Amino acid sequence: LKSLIGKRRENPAGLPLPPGPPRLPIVGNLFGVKDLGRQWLTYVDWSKKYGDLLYVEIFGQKLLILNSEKVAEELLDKRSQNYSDRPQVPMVTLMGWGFTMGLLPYGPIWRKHRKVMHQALNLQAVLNYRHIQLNKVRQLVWNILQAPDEMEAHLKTQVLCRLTLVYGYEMEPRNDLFASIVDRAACMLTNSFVPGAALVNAFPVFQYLPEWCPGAGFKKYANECKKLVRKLRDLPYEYVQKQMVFVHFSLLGRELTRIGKAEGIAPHSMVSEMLEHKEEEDVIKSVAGTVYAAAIETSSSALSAFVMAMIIFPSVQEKAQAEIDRITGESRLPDFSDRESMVYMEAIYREVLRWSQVTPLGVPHMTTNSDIYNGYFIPKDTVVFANIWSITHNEEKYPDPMRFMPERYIGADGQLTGDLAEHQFGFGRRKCVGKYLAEASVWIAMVSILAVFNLSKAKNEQGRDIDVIPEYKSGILGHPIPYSFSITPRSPRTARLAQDAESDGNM
Ligand code: HEM
Repeated sequence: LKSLIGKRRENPAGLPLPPGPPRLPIVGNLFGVKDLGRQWLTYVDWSKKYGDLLYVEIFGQKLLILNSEKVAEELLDKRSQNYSDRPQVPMVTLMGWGFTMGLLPYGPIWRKHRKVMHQALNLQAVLNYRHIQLNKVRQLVWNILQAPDEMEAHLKTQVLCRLTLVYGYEMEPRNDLFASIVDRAACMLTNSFVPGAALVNAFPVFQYLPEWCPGAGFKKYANECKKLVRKLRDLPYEYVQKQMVFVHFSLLGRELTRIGKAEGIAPHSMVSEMLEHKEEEDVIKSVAGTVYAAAIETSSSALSAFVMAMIIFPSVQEKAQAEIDRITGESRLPDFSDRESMVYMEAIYREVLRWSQVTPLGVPHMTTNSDIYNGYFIPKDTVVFANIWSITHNEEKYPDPMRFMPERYIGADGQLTGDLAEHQFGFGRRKCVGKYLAEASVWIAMVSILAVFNLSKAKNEQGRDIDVIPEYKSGILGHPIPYSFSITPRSPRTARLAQDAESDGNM
């Protein structure tokens, strides 16, 4: 009776919940979802019957799925004050990743972290990192030239190079300690749906089970990850501190530190900048650690999807290379100053964002208070997913959506259209704060690869092309499933450009 009165108070007009498929007791719609690793596809099917605003329940958790750009913008953008919380996932906290800004509840701590991160990664601030990004991409091109078969690893290393940007730390080319810690901890987060994790997420009380208890294997996994995360937060931070102390002692004072930077004594990094601004230690460690949690798999997933698109759609690759050659005069590698002149490359970048599946369901938001939308009642604490896959594969806006077609973004006048394909970065106040950094590093990597190499299908023993089917690993982050392909220099001239890039990369 008490719960009925409570419900009535929250929803005095007795409005209906948004439409959705019928639910079973306790499990709700769990068994209706055909493939939990690719839930977005089921939601697209259901939305054809029930509409863009879809209500689902799983183990009593209320879920709202926003299947169109219009509803996502109306709720997550326009009503963002009520749609910016995050559901707390017990397994993630158990693994030590709870500090990550992207998962923090909406409140003063998130606000503080977001502000610090915005200062470091806004449109203007990211310009400071361009020389590092260019330097790293030159190393990438050289690495590919030396060991083309290790392309996936090179793309990952390229992203791990953020260690330089965040901490001013130069990785060892192989078996780097920090890089391996970061990589393992981030992988464990992405793969955190180990058996038992779903149980503890649905019933948080299970987190108190001892590690030895049958069925509590998830705790062992979580504790192992927690140790890595502690190292990930502490070790690189201590490294920067030592460098800063050295500079402060040897050059006495802040002004001189700046001179030190100019002389290359203290590498400029996000963390050194935050230390100079006297941010609190915990904030610095959390913000720096967040860059990894949020950045590693996302950017490398977009780059892997780009490689796959170039192989499946070779005419796009040829057109892009013709544009690059026209702008660079075939005598140098492209750089950031070329971006505005390369309309087709820009269209490719946008199409990569649309066509890839970096985060098909985004990162879940949660309502702070109940709400009414189009006559439907949306309860407090409802978890809200923007179905980014559905939005970026909307046939009305993007005809033949599975086709990789950069021309979608070029108008009849030959200029870029106003569609920036930004929905892959999410919505509202929780929209991706690393967007500017991500877009610069993805763009420069794509254009540099195409300037030097041809990407094509691998051949089988009979010399025939091995077809590539765009398939992604299932999960919250969509990474292409590994497949064979070939990457070779376009000509001796471009191979020379890549060779020369090594000396640029070691600048
Ligand atoms: C292609 C690359 C990337 C894609 C597609 C991407 C996508 C996203 C998406 C969909 C969200 C959730 C937005 C929402 O809640 O509506 C997000 C959040 C976030 N992203 Fe990215 N991201 C990328 C790269 C990066 C990079 C490089 C960084 C850091 C340098 C970063 C940092 C973050 C952070 C910190 C959040 C959490 C924001 C918050 O909760 O307030 N992302 N990203």
